[in-house]
Amino acid sequence: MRLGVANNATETGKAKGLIEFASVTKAYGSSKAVDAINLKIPASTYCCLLGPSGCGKTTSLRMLAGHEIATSGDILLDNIDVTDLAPAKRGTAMMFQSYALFPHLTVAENVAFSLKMKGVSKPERLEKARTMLKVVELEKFADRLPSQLSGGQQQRVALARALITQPSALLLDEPLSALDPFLRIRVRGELKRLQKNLGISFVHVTHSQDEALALADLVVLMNNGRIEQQGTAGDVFNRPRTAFVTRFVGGHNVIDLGDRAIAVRQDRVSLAHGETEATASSRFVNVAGIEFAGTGYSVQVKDDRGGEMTAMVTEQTFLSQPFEEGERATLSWAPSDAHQLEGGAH
Ligand SMILES: Nc1ncnc2c1ncn2[C@@H]1O[C@H](COP(=O)(O)OP(=O)(O)OP(=O)(O)O)[C@@H](O)[C@H]1O
Repeated sequence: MRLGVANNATETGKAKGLIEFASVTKAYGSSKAVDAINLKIPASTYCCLLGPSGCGKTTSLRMLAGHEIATSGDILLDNIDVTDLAPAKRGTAMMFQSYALFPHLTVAENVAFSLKMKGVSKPERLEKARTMLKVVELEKFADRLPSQLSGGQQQRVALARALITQPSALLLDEPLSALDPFLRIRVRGELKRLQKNLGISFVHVTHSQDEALALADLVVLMNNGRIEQQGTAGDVFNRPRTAFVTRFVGGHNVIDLGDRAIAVRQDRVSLAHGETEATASSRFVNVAGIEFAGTGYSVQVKDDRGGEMTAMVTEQTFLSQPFEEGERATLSWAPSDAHQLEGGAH
């Protein structure tokens, strides 16, 4: 299945959705849900706001949508200051976590709903709704009720409903959380293609690092109301700036060297039986746990200072001489695989 419109708006120079947060803060009483963030999202970008629960992702999205008013700072969309504009005047459209469709309206009427609110005549709005349903490949379902559609189809109706206003930026709050894992992977591919074809920006809030790494041109990782790191998925995964980013994105060990901390990918550390040579790039450890991880084994180890690390060992290496819980081992890494972190191991 392939969603999208015929031409690629990025290539035809019609890219929209340049978003800027300039020192934007949202305070509730004395606590800051979002703390002076600066962020520039280029036009036609798939941006994922990522981070743990309560870090300020949804509040940032809601300020961009106009559903929350920033306490201070400015928000610009396509070079227009939208900080004080009403949601419907901003050029944004929001797709919510629970994409609740009106159960008594047909698919086409659901999609056309916002145009009805704007006073667009019935024939015109139904015509536009059908065009939008084509974009999400649901034109055959126009006259059905939402209850007669699958979860994934209902979600595409919600997408069409948001896109009918022709926004410069589509804002999505955990859009895949209600879908089963298989459908989630399929729909995320469709979202990405749709974004590229429309040439607008999508800003997608997620808890899931996998989702952000798979989808985003720009990953923005938030922590405690602030932006901890922003960059391409490859940048954030391979060059995490801090221990927080390293742990959140996963797949790496944070190794405390006393005066500084480094990150080393779990598939780049080696594990040997017993205590071998002590070097600046090795640690004596105890094997604390072993899990089969499909393509290999994930071996959890603990060093003598209590530092916990994981070594991904290939199936072949593991099975030739298996590790056992409680045994002494040596974990080592090539200095060229070590990545320096700012601000220590915690
Ligand atoms: N209306 C409100 N009044 C007071 N505090 C709020 C309000 N809305 C959000 N907060 C607080 O602001 C912080 C950020 O909330 P936000 O919903 O933006 O986080 P989030 O990263 O989207 O979290 P989640 O992933 O759990 O949805 C949280 O500590 C939250 O409790």
